[in-house]
Amino acid sequence: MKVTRVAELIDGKQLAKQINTKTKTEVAALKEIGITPKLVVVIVGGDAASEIYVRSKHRKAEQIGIISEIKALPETTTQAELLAVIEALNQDDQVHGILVQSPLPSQIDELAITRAIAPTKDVDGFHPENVGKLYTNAQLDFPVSCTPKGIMTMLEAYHVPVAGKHAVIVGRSNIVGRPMAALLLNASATVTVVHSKTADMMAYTRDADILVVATGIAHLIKAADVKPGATVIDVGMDRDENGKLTGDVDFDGVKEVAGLITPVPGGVGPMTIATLMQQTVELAKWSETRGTK
Ligand SMILES: Nc1nc2c(c(=O)[nH]1)N[C@@H](CN(C=O)c1ccc(C(=O)N[C@@H](CCC(=O)O)C(=O)O)cc1)CN2
Repeated sequence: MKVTRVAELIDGKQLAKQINTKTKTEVAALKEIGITPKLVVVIVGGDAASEIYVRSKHRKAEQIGIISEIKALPETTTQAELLAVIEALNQDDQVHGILVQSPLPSQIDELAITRAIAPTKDVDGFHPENVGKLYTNAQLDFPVSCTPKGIMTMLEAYHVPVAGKHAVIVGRSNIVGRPMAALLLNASATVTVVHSKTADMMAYTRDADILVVATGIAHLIKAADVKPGATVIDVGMDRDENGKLTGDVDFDGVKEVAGLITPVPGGVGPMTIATLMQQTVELAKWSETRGTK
C-alpha cells in the first residue's frame, strides 16, 4: 500500500513578520535611550534582482524605524572608489551596519571589499574575522550571514531537532553553504556539504534529516532525492521555463515525501531580510556596549 504524506509548510513570510514586529519594538526602546540604528546598503550597477532586494531592505528598515540609506554607484565604479565609500562609512559613528549588495561588477574584487568593511559594522557577517568567530564557535557577539542565520531561526521556530541529526547542505558558497555548515555544526548536527564535484550527490541528500539546498539550479532536488520525513530548506531563487520565480527543490514532488518544507517565494527570502533587520539592531546595541563588557 502506498503511504501518502504531505509536508507541513514552513511559512517564512509569517515568521519574518513576527520577527520584524519584535525588532520594531526593540528599535523603539533603543530610541528611548538615544540610539537610532542605521543601515547603509551599497549597490554597484543596475542588476535588476539586486535592485529589488535592496529596495525591499530599505522599505523594511523604514517600517521598523531603522534609518536606511542606499548608496547607488554606477556599473563603472572602480575598486578604489568603492573602497573609499566603505572607508567613509567605517569612520561615520552614526552608521551601525554596512552591506555591499552581491554580486558586484567583474572589475571589483569581492573579497577585498568584504575585508575593507569594519568587522563591527559587517551586518552581512562576511568579514574573515566574523567568519573565523563563526567557525571556531566563539561565544562572543558577532554578525553571521543573514540567510543561514534566518534558516536556523526557522528550524528553531518549527521545533526541528538539530543535535545528532544528519544535515546535508547542497552548495558551498560563502553567503549560504559554508556559514550554514558552521551554524549546523555549532548546533551539534552531523554535517555533510555536497557540491558540483561530489560523486553521487543524491546518495547524501537521500540520507539527510535536514536538507538545505542552495545551488541556483531550478528543481535540482526531486522527491526520490529526499528521505521520507526530512526537513527541506530551499534557498533557490530561480526562474522556470515561463520566467516564474521557483526554487532549487521540485516543491510539488518533494512535499509528498518531506516532513517540513519551505516554499519559494515566501520561505527563506523574507527571513533573510528579517534577520538583516535584527542584526542591524544588534550591531547598534553592541556598538554601545563595546568596551564595557
Ligand atoms: N550582500 C548580500 N548580497 C546578497 C545576499 C546577502 O545576504 N547579502 N543575499 C542574496 C539576495 N538577497 C538579499 O540580499 C535576497 C534575496 C531574496 C529575498 C526575498 O525576499 N525573496 C522573495 C521573493 C522576491 C521576488 O519575488 O523576487 C521570497 O523568497 O519570498 C530577499 C533577499 C544575494 N545577494
